[in-house]
This record gives sequence, C-alpha cells and structure tokens, in this order.
Amino acid sequence: MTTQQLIEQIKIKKSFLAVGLDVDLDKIPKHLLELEDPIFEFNKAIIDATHDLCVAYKPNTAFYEAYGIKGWMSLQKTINYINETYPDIFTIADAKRGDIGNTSSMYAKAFFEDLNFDSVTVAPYMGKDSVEPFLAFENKHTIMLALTSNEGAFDFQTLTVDGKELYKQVLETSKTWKNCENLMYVVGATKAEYFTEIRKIVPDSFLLVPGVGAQGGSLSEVCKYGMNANVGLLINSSRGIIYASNGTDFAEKARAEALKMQQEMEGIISLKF
Ligand SMILES: O=c1ccn([C@@H]2O[C@H](COP(=O)(O)O)[C@@H](O)[C@H]2O)c(=O)[nH]1
Repeated sequence: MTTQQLIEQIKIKKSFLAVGLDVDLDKIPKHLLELEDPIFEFNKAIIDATHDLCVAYKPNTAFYEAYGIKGWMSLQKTINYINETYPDIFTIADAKRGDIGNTSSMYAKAFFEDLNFDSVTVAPYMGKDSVEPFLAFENKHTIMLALTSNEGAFDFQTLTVDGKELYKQVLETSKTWKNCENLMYVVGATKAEYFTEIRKIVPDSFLLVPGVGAQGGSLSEVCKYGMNANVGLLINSSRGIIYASNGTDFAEKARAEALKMQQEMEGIISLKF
C-alpha cells in the first residue's frame, strides 16, 4: 500500500486507529479454545467487527511465535484473511527486527514477500546497513523505533550523545538513508510532550503510536502535538480493544471500544481540518 492510499483511507474512515492483534490464549474467551485454530478464529471475529472503524491491524509477532509453528500458521492465516477480505487496510507486523545486512534482507523477505505485510517494525540499534535492506522494498514501509512507550525508553533513548538526545540522532540520521521515504517511526503515546520536538525533525512522516489505553497515554495529547496536515499518526490500541470482554460478546465489546476511539478521532479530525 502506498502512503497516499493510507492517507485516503484515513480520510474516508475518519479514523487513524490501528487495532493490535496481540492474542494471548489465557485471555481469549474459553469457548474458542475448543476450535481448531482459536487464535485465527479470535482474530477473524475481531477483524470482522472492527474493520470499518480502523485503518490498520498490528499483530505483534511475539504473540504468535510464542505458540511455535501453530502460532506462525495463525499469523499467516490472519494476514491472508485481512489482505483478501479487507485489502484497503494497512497491515503492520510488529516484529522489531534488524540485524547485519544479509540477515535483515531475509527478515524483510519474510514479512514483505512471504507474509505480504505492508510494514514491519525494526530496531535502529545496528544502524544504516541493518535497516536499508527493509527500505529497498517498493510500497512497503519500515517503522523504526524512535522513542518507545515504556519506562526503559529513558535508559538510552533520551541520553545526550554529542549534544543531542539519542532518539533525535536516530531520527535525523535515518533521514540520510537510501529510500528513507519508506520510513515511519514508533513514538509512544506516553511521551506526548516529546511530539513537538519530533515533528521538527520528521514533519511529514507517519508515526505509529502505541501506548494509549492499557499503558495510559492520551489520544488527545498525542494529536495536539503530533498531528500533521495528513494526520500523520496511526494510534494503536491492543488490549484496550481486543480484551474488552472475555465472554461470547467479545467481538461486539471490541467494536464498542474501537467505535469510542474512532468517534474521538473523528471529532479531532473535524476540528483540525
Ligand atoms: O514503544 C512501543 C512499541 C511497541 N509497543 C507494542 O504496541 C502494543 C501495545 O499494546 P497495548 O495492549 O495497547 O498496550 C504491544 O504490541 C506492544 O508490544 C508498545 O507498546 N510500545
């Protein structure tokens, strides 16, 4: 999917919500556990119930890898289902990859070619040659960690290196990389006060923003400081939506939570544009 197509979807749906598909077998409704592929059945129900309210789905691959080959097959069925049934939806493999160049190329093939995700998250720690193999794929997007939502973000990311905070160095340096137009960045919703500075460095880039809902970040604060002329934000909520209920009404309740977020987003968009 191109960035322009993503922007169009945001305008059509009046939403910039990314629903996180972080499936934990201990948290899903018990009746699903009797089915052959409970993870896929859970995802399918959530996707069918929320697809008109969101512009993206973000499975975190950890929640699939944890179940071995069966989990990976559930991930594959989930991405195929989204691509076949709702092809206008942007897909994010939250895998946080990155390695020496030839290894990164294989990671990129796995997520962009084999699984056919629109985007994958990567870590910047290994630098340019670990990220550029992902950027080489046309109409695919590489979402690099910049300033994460967790407390540990302050261990390294905000340290000053050569007179500048590390997360700012990461953003600035990444703009010099080949095919950097294919970059987006992860910035945590719990760090709303940093968005103004981040927008000075990457005014036009899309930011994937996890950390609302269960982690306590504020949607309105993020929008106040982080929105650009194309919205430029994908706000993720995982547990706050998919685990709204663990009963037979789980999909209905997930829809209700997604609708609350979409309506808040619609309100913000209508005020701003
Ligand atoms: O800085 C980061 C980067 C990634 N995540 C991931 O996003 C979701 C958040 O889930 P919630 O249940 O809405 O808290 C999850 O997959 C994280 O691994 C993040 O939270 N922060």
